[in-house]
Amino acid sequence: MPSLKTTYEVGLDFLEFLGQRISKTDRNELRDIYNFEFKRFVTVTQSHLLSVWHICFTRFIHVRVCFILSLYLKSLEKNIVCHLFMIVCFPSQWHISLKKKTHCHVCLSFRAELIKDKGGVEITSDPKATKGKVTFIIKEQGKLFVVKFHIVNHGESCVYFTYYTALHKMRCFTLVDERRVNRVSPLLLCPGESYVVEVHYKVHHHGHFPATMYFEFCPEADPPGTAKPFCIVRELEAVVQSGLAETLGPESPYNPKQNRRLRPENRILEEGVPPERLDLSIYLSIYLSIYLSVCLSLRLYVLRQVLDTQLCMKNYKERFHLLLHLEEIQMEVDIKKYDLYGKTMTLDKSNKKLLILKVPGVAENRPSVLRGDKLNVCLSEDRNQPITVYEGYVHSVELERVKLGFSKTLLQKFVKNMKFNVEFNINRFPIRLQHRAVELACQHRLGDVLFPSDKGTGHTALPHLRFAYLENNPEQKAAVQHILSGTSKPAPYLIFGPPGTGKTVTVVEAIKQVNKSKATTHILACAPSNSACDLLCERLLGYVDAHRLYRLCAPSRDPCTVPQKLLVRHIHGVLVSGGIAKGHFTHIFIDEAGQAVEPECIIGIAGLLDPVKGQLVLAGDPQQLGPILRSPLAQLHGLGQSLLERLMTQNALYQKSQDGHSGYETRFVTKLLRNYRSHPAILKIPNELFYENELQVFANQMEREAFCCWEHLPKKVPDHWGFPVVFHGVMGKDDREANSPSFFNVTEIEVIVSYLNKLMQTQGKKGLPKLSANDIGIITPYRKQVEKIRKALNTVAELNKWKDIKVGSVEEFQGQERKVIVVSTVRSSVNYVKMDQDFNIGFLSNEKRFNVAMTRAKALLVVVGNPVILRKDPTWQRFIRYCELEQGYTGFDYKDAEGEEDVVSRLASLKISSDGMQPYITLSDQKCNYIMCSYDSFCVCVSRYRREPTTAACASRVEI
Ligand SMILES: Nc1ncnc2c1ncn2[C@@H]1O[C@H](COP(=O)(O)OP(=O)(O)OP(=O)(O)O)[C@@H](O)[C@H]1O
Repeated sequence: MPSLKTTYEVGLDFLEFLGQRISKTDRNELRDIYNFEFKRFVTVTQSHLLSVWHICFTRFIHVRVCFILSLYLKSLEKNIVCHLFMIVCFPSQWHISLKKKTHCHVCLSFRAELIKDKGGVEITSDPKATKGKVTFIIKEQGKLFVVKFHIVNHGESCVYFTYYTALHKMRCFTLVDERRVNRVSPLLLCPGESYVVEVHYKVHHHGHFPATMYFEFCPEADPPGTAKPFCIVRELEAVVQSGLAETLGPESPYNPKQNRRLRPENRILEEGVPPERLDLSIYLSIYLSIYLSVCLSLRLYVLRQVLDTQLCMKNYKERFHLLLHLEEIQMEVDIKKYDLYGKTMTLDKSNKKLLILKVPGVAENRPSVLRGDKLNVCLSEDRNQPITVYEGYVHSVELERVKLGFSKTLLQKFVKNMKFNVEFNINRFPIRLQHRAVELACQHRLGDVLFPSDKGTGHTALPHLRFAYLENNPEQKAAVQHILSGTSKPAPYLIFGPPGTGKTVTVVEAIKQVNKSKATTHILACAPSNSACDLLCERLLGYVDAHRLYRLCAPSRDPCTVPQKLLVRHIHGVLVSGGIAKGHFTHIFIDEAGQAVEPECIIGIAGLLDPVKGQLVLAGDPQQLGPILRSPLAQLHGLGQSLLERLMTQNALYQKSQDGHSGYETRFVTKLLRNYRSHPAILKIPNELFYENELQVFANQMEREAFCCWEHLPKKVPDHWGFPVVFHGVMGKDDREANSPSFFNVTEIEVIVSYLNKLMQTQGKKGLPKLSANDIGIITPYRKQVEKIRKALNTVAELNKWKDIKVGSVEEFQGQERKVIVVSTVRSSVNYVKMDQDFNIGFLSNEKRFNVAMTRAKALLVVVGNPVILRKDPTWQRFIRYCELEQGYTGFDYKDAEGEEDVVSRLASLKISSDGMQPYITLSDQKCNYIMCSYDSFCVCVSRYRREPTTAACASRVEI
């Protein structure tokens, strides 16, 4: 195998050799150039050829280009280069499946060796073990359960039973044997003799309590001490669970996807049938990533310069085009991992023109599929050349299935059990909107808005305003006054601050005051997700003339997901493409601006905002959820930074004054620090970790202390000094089912249900407020857990009144608040933590997600999770420690259990290799995408929708 460097150099030589032919994409043509022209000029070994072949022909041209680019950018960190190399040098799927296979093979053969009976010794158990594992269910907490191990010497010579131990040291079981066997006093088992070892389980919590039993033997030897000891291992798992857990358990064993194949290239496409009211007939350039090839054919160092130099208006367009292309390339590579093979479809009974395809993971955007997207299918049996590929338009997405509109030809051909191969594609529309936005930003000279400086024009007297609501907060009032008098113009006005400090309230008040100020004002209000935009719109409804307020949604959004109140105000349409003149909107507000990448953010600005007269207001908190990106290269070069964060960190106008006294320049920016939402105990850790303890508690005392005397708090104090934060330790299991990559944890659901039952029984009594479904929120990072919690709410009769409690991902809760928040962290196995990091899902190693989840509760926060796993993360460790110190910790005591790593070290100390007892994980995907909306009038709420990793309920897009 040639070195990376050599492979890369030969690849580069070949690209250089291509010269003007660099943009060619035809595989056969490239192969001929390679074989008949290039090879004559260059001396390369066979293995070089193989690698270069992979680089040059097995991927699309732009991926190849990306690879070369990444290597060219020598300043890049090594691991990113390697990462890209993996993707490009081999078809990624081969590489991954290869790695997976070897890894699994090693694990399995290692485990098989450990559990095998050997040396004439046989170990059986009661209950019986299946493939070396004894699993048993205990229905009653606290009841003694005994597992017996029978050790029999079936051999022809004597064997010493020298030692046994449990590798998981949990205090919920004890080991019992009559003779107290150990290495100092071993037991001689002659042929035919047997011995019993017992494991006594007494568990006081629901959950999964595993143990690994290690039995050590040594053949009798002459002379003594010359024989080699050997071991036999048995795994145990006690499952303590109720009937509910059985109902919610895996419907079928987890069966990940099949190996992937290359997509057929020689094809004819048969167009599908799009859903109604989808086409907004807008003109939008293609913005193909062939742009990269063109740039490359010019000179690579030009691209390097674009990425390396400081962002300014001069390089704005080139920089963001390039970063967007890099992101798109990664998205394309990622989505192919979801291709399906040999799948059947069914005819939709309610609409015979549609076919239904099951897509596991679609609810979690793995793969991301929205109404109006297209995917391709071909008959698995089709061996023709060219192959016929049928385009299927997505008419709707329902949990784990999509309804597709195909051509009549396929419908006529379709019979039950027909097998199809399915290809997923990215929808380029959101990316194209972003390309257009960066172009419009330059065309309309938004330099003074995007790179503002103090023009000194805003020293006007502030207007006297009447506030109904913000009277008590001078910072909020000043922000509204500055926005109204346009002191920052043409620079954007920034409102930032920690959670619950009233950013959205300030935006709403400013909109209301601007609206009152002049009849000629037109306001556009945007947010990066449908849920944030809905919230803004709902809050505005109370203050402005509802007939002049529109909520613009993408035709792709399922109307069922639009809140009832907004349905009548909900329309489709276009803004820039609809010819809305620049300057029509006098004020543009973007709430939760920290969540969007800069090109997304400016979709609502470029071409609409007058850079001289218009007022832009950005509100958000860079410490809460930011943009989600797939490409490490784009991330490295700053695409992950929102406009809000860039201005706050790189522009002097928005930074604290150097003298340290006067704080921020209020003509341009307001920092809000008074929290009106939560009990101080809830805020404590986020305040310390993310806000330098600056956050001040201003929430209404009665409301914030409403649960301080709740009888089910672990810390029982009969007055308002109670501690309304609970960490409930659970030894659950992060399960998966069928072929869905998403996780769930039924033990955590049992605990959640028990808390809901307790709340139901106690609400409205002993000074506790009455609760409705709207007062409670359940946050969990995985879609499958959302689904299972909903199922539990519908199953448990006592909770019938609360079956509509909002259950969703952190992304769905950003900007929201509830009296009571319950968080289910799900993760219970250390083996998946890396996957969470790689795919930006889950709670661990994601401080922003932690911050948002922990700051939604007003009066009671209950966190249910596995303390052993969570404590591996410093942020969670701090939170759990805090709960312990304040006596808010309950449930399983993590000190009773050793983590999985301890088993590894114990195995190591017993001189047994412990390498990988768990199978390798499946790969998944999540990514961002853009959105936008429609039209005019006086006040318009526009939402952009990012395809969030764990969001399905608000899965929709709004078109421009
Ligand atoms: N001046 C105020 N007086 C009383 N209550 C207020 C005031 N400002 C905001 N609130 C209340 O504080 C809570 C949080 O407000 P809001 O949602 O606007 O905060 P936010 O900063 O946008 O939060 P997040 O960062 O979580 O999106 C709301 O219940 C709101 O009614």
